Amino acid sequence: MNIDFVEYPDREMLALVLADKLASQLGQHLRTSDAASLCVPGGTTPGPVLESLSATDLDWDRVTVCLGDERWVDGDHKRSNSRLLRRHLLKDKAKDAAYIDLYTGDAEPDDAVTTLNTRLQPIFPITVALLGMGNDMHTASLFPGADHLAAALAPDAPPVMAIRADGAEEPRITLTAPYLRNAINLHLLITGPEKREAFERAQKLDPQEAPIRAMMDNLTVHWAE
Ligand SMILES: O=C1O[C@H](COP(=O)(O)O)[C@@H](O)[C@H](O)[C@H]1O
Repeated sequence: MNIDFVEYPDREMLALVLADKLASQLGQHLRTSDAASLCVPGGTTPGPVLESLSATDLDWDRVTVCLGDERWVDGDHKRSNSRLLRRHLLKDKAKDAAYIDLYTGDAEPDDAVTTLNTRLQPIFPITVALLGMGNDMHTASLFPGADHLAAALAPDAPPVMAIRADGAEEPRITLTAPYLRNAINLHLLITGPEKREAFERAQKLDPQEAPIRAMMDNLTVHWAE
């Protein structure tokens, strides 16, 4: 395990400093490469970080953005992670970024896997990946007890898989552990005492019980109360 745990005085400071860090890693990559990729989480936590990031100066027209996972609902559904991105990231200075939407409109996420694996191929290795985590220690849609968790954690997993779990309200599509973990820069954003305690517990567990454990080889954690 190689974990750098950064604690911030409050969530506002976390959002500003983390957005600046992500932008500077993307910018640094763009100094020597034509293109960069940014993978971000959905859920309730990342809004302020995404908001700050959208206002940051960067050659956004050379950046491709994707989510680490998507809930299989229409893009205007209140649980859509894409909806969060459109509201908080893909606007202002970041409006010129390319976006690979994981929701294809197919009836089931399983029907979209082949298409998405092809579409996503050019973004790997991800330049900057920001992960989230639930209190149950899931990250992206790698949930404890999910139907295909072992395959999604395996080193030979394809880039994306369809996944279903009791802890998830709807079927999901998720980037798999090797493609997230192999990001050039890997960060985790968590807030509140419950998630801090869950992260500490996960360090002693197996990835099958605590999927976030599969990301701890070279991870920077950003936490505020
Ligand atoms: O369902 C999801 O949960 C995690 C954590 O979300 P949060 O609401 O606790 O911040 C998120 O990272 C993931 O993208 C999302 O689909």
